[in-house]
Amino acid sequence: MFDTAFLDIPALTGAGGTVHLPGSKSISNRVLLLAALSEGRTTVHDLLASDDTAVMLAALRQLGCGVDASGSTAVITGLGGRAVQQQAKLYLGNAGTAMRPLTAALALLGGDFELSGVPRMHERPIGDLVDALRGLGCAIDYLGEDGFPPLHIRTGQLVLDAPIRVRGDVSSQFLTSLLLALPLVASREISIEVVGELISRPYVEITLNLLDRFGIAVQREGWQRFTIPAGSRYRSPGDIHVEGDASSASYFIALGAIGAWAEGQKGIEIEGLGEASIQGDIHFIEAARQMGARIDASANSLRIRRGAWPLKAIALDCNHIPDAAMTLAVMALYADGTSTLRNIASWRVKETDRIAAMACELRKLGASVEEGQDFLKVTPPVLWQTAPIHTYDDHRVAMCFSLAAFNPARLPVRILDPRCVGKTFPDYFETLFSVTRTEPELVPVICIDGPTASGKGTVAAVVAQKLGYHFLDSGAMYRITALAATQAGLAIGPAQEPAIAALARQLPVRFADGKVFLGNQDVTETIRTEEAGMNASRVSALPSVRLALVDLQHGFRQLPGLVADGRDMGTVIFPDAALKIFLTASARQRAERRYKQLISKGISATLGGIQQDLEARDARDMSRQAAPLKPADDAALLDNSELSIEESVAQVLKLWQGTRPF
Ligand SMILES: Nc1ncnc2c1ncn2[C@@H]1O[C@H](COP(=O)(O)OP(=O)(O)OP(=O)(O)O)[C@@H](O)[C@H]1O
Ligand SMILES: Nc1ccn([C@H]2C[C@H](O)[C@@H](COP(=O)(O)O)O2)c(=O)n1
Repeated sequence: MFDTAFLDIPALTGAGGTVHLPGSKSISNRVLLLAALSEGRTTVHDLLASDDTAVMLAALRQLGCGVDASGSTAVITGLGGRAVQQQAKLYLGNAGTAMRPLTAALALLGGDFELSGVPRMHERPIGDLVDALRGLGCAIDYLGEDGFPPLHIRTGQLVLDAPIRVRGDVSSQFLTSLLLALPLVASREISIEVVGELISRPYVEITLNLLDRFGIAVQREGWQRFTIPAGSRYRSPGDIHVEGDASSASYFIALGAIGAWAEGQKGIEIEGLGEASIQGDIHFIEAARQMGARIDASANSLRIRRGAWPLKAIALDCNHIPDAAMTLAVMALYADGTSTLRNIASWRVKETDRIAAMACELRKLGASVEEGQDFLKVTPPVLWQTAPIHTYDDHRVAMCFSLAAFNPARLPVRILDPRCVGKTFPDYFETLFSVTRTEPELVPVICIDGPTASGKGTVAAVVAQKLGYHFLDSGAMYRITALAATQAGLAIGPAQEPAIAALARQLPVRFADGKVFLGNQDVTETIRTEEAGMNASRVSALPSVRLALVDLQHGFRQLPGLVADGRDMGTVIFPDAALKIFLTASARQRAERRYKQLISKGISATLGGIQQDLEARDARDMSRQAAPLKPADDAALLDNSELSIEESVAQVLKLWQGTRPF
């Protein structure tokens, strides 16, 4: 997951490859609750691992449920219809799929419970569900504003002889919550009557489908009346698989429609989700087709390519695909006219007011947008612009706007707070970058060159981490080459230059989990000695060795960007880098830093000896014929003798920001 303050997505120019989606959020949290209410053990496979499922799992544990979760599998030992813990304070983050069903289940089970969440959760309405439950005799108090969480639930006196009435026109989650929970008390037949037009019906269909898998056969008369038969009891299916998330699929379906265009390309393939899906958002494929996407669908997979281009503008009632419809709003940026998305009032009470949020952010890109209480009209930009995209702690806003990176103006897009995708798709951006392409020159590079122990590596690594960029420690390439040459019995010098260059061309180097491998050998520490540094300096003076390592270094230039440290990053390897820094410090300062570094690792050294070695290494690196150490003509000079690491990083980030169009 990108745990950075913002993520700059470079302009993207193509898409293709296979996507494995995380499990559906709606199915995951429903299945977890049903498994918890059932007797016995349920093994849930392909469970979504995200913020919303994490809060549900934590709540179930607190209630006394057996939860053994690892990766995408969870074994739930159910409560068998009673809360083992009669008292608990449950924190449910911003997960509506946890807050609403747990409210219903706990109110019916009875006990003493407090349910709360993030501030936005306390602005999301729950009054209609509470009213319905109070009508049954449940004891629920508001701890804050009436109609909204946090809630206090106590044991009430249930009266179940009349049909339960619940509004269906604000959120279908109220009906879902009652349907999931009422079998707990269904010693006699219980009916629910929906007041108003039921919205988001496909989500209710998921609920009915999953209830059936857990032994509850709900009878339904249209979308107005639902009956739970007398004597209904949850029965664990033993094992259950969660399908890929259809709402998450929408971003990759859109990606195929926008970015997968070259002849002969296979386009975007989505595995684990297809036409047989029980999720309503699978109908997004029909909307995408209307806009021009070419989609081949099988029961369990989808293949998407660009068809019409520009996309065709649409006018659509989106009530049946409320979450995925947000993706259409961004696809509309690439359409041949104005697109209208209607019947989307439920967007206003989601993670944020999504109509307002989408309108505001689309306008930042140059689109003309008209918003109404329950509609959005989007006209593509005449002149594309870029700006930081505010994401409102809403995962879907963040994911949708990544698609704006295909803009024809080739402008990068800045997504603020990218970690909000953790709600449903923690690895969204990694997945996006694995199936998108751009021109190499559009992938930004920051070069930090400078003499030994000036702090290049330290500063470059922190800058890379803060920007979510890749990191190239080019010195490590020379250190590893020198080590490989020594291990092969080659003397480091001009006589063995061809043989060492041949080794360098095939260097089996791998960087993983903060470690460096030469073949299967962990050489992380071995290449860090002063002797290894000297050998690297010698090997780096051989021109054909330098040439042999060029492709390897270019290979690090990958989405979303690169920070590279070394001696010739800005002068030779990445001459088109957007920012070049030449980082220096006095020889004395550098010797002291290296001395402390070595001593802290338990390596004995003297300050004088280190300063001598370091000056000798600088002299060799600066005087060699091939790619000598020197500032690039367009480099910014930064002397950090008197700066801390944090101050050095801040300076680099400030210079970087100065190069960005945001
Ligand atoms: N202001 C500073 N900026 C960067 N590093 C500093 C600073 N002050 C102390 N250091 C320390 O200096 C030491 C040397 O830093 P680092 O290894 O990053 O240098 P380098 O330039 O990459 O060296 P080399 O070229 O030998 O690989 C580290 O232990 C680092 O923590
Ligand atoms: N781009 C580079 C990086 C490194 N070298 C050489 C010169 C250095 O003395 C040696 C070790 O580098 P370090 O790990 O200390 O940064 O490798 C180079 O020539 N060009």
